[in-house]
Amino acid sequence: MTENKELLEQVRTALGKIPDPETGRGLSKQILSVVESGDTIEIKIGLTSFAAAIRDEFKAKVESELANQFSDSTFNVQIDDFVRPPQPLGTVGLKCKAVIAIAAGKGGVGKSTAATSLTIALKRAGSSVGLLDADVYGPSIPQLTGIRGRCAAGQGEKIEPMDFNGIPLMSIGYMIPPGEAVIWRGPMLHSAVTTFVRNTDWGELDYLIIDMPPGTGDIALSLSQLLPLTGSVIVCTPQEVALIDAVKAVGMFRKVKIPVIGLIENMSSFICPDCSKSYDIFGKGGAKEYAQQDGIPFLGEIPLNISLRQRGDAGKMVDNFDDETVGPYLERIAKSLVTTLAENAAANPTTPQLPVIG
Ligand SMILES: Nc1ncnc2c1ncn2[C@@H]1O[C@H](COP(=O)(O)OP(=O)(O)OP(=O)(O)O)[C@@H](O)[C@H]1O
Repeated sequence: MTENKELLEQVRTALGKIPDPETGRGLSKQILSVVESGDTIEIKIGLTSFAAAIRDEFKAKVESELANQFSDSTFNVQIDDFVRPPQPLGTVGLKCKAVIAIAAGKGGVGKSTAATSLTIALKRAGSSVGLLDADVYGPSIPQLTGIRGRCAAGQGEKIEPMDFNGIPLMSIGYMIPPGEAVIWRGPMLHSAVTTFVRNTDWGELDYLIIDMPPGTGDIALSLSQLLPLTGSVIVCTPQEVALIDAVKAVGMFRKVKIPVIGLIENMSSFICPDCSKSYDIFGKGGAKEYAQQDGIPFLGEIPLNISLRQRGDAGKMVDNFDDETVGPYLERIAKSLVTTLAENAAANPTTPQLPVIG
């Protein structure tokens, strides 16, 4: 059979128009090969680790788009690794592709649980991700991850973050003696958080997930302005009162022009371990409805689950991913987050970095 050069060229052109999930720009520079193999066109595309959580979905999307355009052909798409290092962000110099604040309008809704779970899910998918606990009121990440201790650095040295299964981890809890209450005021908070972002040796990251302090007061507001945020994710429970606070949190981020990437509903339903019946203890669907009304992507829900709480207390959050009653929910949220970021990038593609001259 002779190679259908014209068709292969048309396929390349079509691929070149599909947006890369990280940059939103066409894939043309990431097409590794397009070859005919019998009746099938075999395609290899390179994707960065930023999109690791949605590789399978992206492959399916590319196959379906090509099948729609070239209905007489069959396609087999393979995704390979493609490296695009992060550029330093703003004045803090952090080498990271997306800095995401996990926030809540009020305390205790599961913000830290969501932040830790998202971090683990992204890491498991193959992205490089760091976790920063900026909850100055009650840093709970050391508890949830089971990583305790103190971080220190010599004069002029970078602070070595803690290692949580290959995830660089930093918390205000690692800088103060356990049990000690610290009253954070403006300049001190500014210097502590800048230190965390600028002076920690994060390495090169796809994502930095930040567990924010709860609420919409001064601290949350000034942190939102201090950090080089790509966007925020708001966590709330289905209760009416929690929803009112979530609306306030959305308002706060919008006021300081930080995009709200999406909403997570936590403690959405309780599945009885004895009878498998589902109970909506805090109500149902309110967060999803609000998200829809306000045009905010709904990233998913986390069920109220006794084992999830126990694993949080025991610092064994990683085990949630082997539990089929909660693991798939957590993975779905990470996929929704990356999908939403990809959609945002496609709607607003980044400009390519030009080489520095001189
Ligand atoms: N879906 C869930 N099912 C069961 N327990 C949960 C769930 N989500 C969170 N929890 C538990 O609720 C408690 C509070 O959760 P978490 O620390 O994540 O909340 P938070 O919003 O970060 O709180 P704070 O405002 O104090 O920082 C923890 O003990 C956690 O294990």
